[in-house]
Amino acid sequence: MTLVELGYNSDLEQYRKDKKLDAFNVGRIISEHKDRYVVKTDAGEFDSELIGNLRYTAESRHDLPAVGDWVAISEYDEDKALIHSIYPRHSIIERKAVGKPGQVQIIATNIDYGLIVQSVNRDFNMNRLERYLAICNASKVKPIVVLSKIDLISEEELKKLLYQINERINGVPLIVISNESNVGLDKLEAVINKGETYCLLGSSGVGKSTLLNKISGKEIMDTGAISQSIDRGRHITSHRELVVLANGGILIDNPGMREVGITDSSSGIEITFDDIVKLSNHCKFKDCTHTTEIGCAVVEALEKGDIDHDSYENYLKMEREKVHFESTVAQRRKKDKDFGKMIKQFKNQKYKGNT
Ligand SMILES: Nc1nc2c(ncn2[C@@H]2O[C@H](COP(=O)(O)OP(=O)(O)OP(=O)(O)O)[C@@H](O)[C@H]2O)c(=O)[nH]1
Ligand SMILES: [Zn+2]
Repeated sequence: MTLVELGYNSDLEQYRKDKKLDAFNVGRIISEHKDRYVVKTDAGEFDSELIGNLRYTAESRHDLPAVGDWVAISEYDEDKALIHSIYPRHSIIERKAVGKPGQVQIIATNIDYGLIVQSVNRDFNMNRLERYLAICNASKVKPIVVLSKIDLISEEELKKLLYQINERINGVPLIVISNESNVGLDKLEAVINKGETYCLLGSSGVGKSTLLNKISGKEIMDTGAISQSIDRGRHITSHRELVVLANGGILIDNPGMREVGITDSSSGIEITFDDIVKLSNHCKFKDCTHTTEIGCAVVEALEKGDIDHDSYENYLKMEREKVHFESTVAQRRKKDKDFGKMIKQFKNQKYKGNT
């Protein structure tokens, strides 16, 4: 496989020249398991790890490699390599790290399109869909909504659902599919372009791995056998994996996510709720929270029925989450800094004590 087939482009080549990385090989991380990464190059795949220096100086998850990254590597054995640096990323999809306050988890990098998969039966949840849209929009990744398992509901039910979605979301491509009857798979394949990278996003059991198997024509990902009692499938995908499809598209599978916490530091929420944001320009107060203020254009529109009530609630919830996350990050940074100062003082004292 050539680097171009993996998505390599002239910007990356320019960076390689500018940074004088000629002594290293270049490759893309196609899977990740704990601290080990499989890096694919034009000379094959390498089981790789990060050089110690980078590992110990990493200040956040952003300084560590992730699936989708382009990296400079040196081979030290037939199929083993060390990762020396990470090339600049054109996009990063991330969410709030579960159980680690103020920290992010990178889902994948250098993604062009996010394929947000929700199954039409149990998993479907409008608020969660908006959440994924906000994550894509914050990452500068173009979203495509994929409704899966349509074989499990009637045409009437599907129509109702599509109507409901159109009420809340517009301007986002939507494709309905079934891995069971193969309906819509051709439409999905048609939107997948050669050389561009797509990332599957969604809860566990919505059919992401089955879909990847179908459109790649290979049994790459194990899929869980359906459990009779809960109809959710076993949790199977345990790490991220990148594959190149027959049509040249590059697809990254992901373990299902139970929580999709917002870390938005840019305008992901604003882009997702652009109707609310446009209205907010007409609020009387600049710092309007769109809840109880007099002269709030958002609340006025809400009362008139011009904006969807659930969407409004979801917007406020995500905004609150974003503010809370930002303050947790600030607190964590301060703690880290204080800890650093303490260590420094301790070292100084020890030094003085020795003289
Ligand atoms: N009826 C029906 N079942 C499906 C469809 N697609 C997948 N399934 C079943 O749903 C279950 C879960 O599918 P997976 O592909 O493993 O789901 P996943 O999203 O990859 O799940 P994780 O790997 O846990 O993130 C499996 O038993 C599949 O056979 C579909 O279109 N229709
Ligand atoms: Zn307002």
